[in-house]
Amino acid sequence: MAESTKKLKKPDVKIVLLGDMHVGKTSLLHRYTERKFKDTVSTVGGAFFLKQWGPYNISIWDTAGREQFHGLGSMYCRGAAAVILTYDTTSWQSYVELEDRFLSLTDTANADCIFAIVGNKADLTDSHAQASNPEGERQEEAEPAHLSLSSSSSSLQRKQVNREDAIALYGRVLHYKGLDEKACLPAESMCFETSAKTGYNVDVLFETMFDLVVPSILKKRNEGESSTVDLEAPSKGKRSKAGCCA
Ligand SMILES: Nc1nc2c(ncn2[C@@H]2O[C@H](COP(=O)(O)OP(=O)(O)OP(=O)(O)O)[C@@H](O)[C@H]2O)c(=O)[nH]1
Ligand SMILES: [Mg+2]
Repeated sequence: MAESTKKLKKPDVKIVLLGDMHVGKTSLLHRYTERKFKDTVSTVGGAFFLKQWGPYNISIWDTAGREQFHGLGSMYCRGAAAVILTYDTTSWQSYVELEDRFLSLTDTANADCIFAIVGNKADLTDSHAQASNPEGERQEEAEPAHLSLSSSSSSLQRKQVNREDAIALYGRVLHYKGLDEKACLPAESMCFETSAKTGYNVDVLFETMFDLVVPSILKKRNEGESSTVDLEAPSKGKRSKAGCCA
């Protein structure tokens, strides 16, 4: 076996995307990893993407928002260093669901887990369109192609969740976790409005999270956890070599 294949890198740390179905979790991850907005199908169970961030390996877990997969959520959150709670800025219900249905799933995450609150589909709301185009210039001329808003003004929707709502939720999340707001990262820097469709704020979101989980990796390393799996090390279990491929 070649030296490079003897040891498989295992992720140093885990980040989990949580939120109701249809809020755009998969689209956000696609936008970041593939640099495009493409058709999605509702996620079944969960899937992860491995990101090399400097010398670190970070796994980003995309989970299913559908109620039928709810039971899996706490499993995906086990040992997470960061959780991205995602809602759709045009759906108040998706915001309410974060607290009602998803927050308790994070009980299995690390005690020092970092939280971000993300309002996606910002391109659909008129306030985003105005912020991006304050002088009423034609969109195609005003912005680079990758940032242009392809929604026509007729498809704009009323924004149902404002940034202040996200900030208030962040405070309640810290309270739920029994954390002191003053000792935590400030809400202003942990609440994002994004658009997977236009790419607005997507890199900023993921890369802020990557930087923030690095201390958690270093802490884990100091505590002596191995960062590789040695395929040639003798198995401690009783399972025979040919018995199982899991
Ligand atoms: N306009 C707009 N549509 C979006 C955006 N993000 C996602 N969508 C659309 O919203 C729908 C749902 O997107 P997904 O990424 O599949 O949502 P999800 O949160 O992964 O849903 P589940 O896997 O069912 O939990 C799709 O039709 C996307 O094209 C966005 O930023 N803007
Ligand atoms: Mg999905």
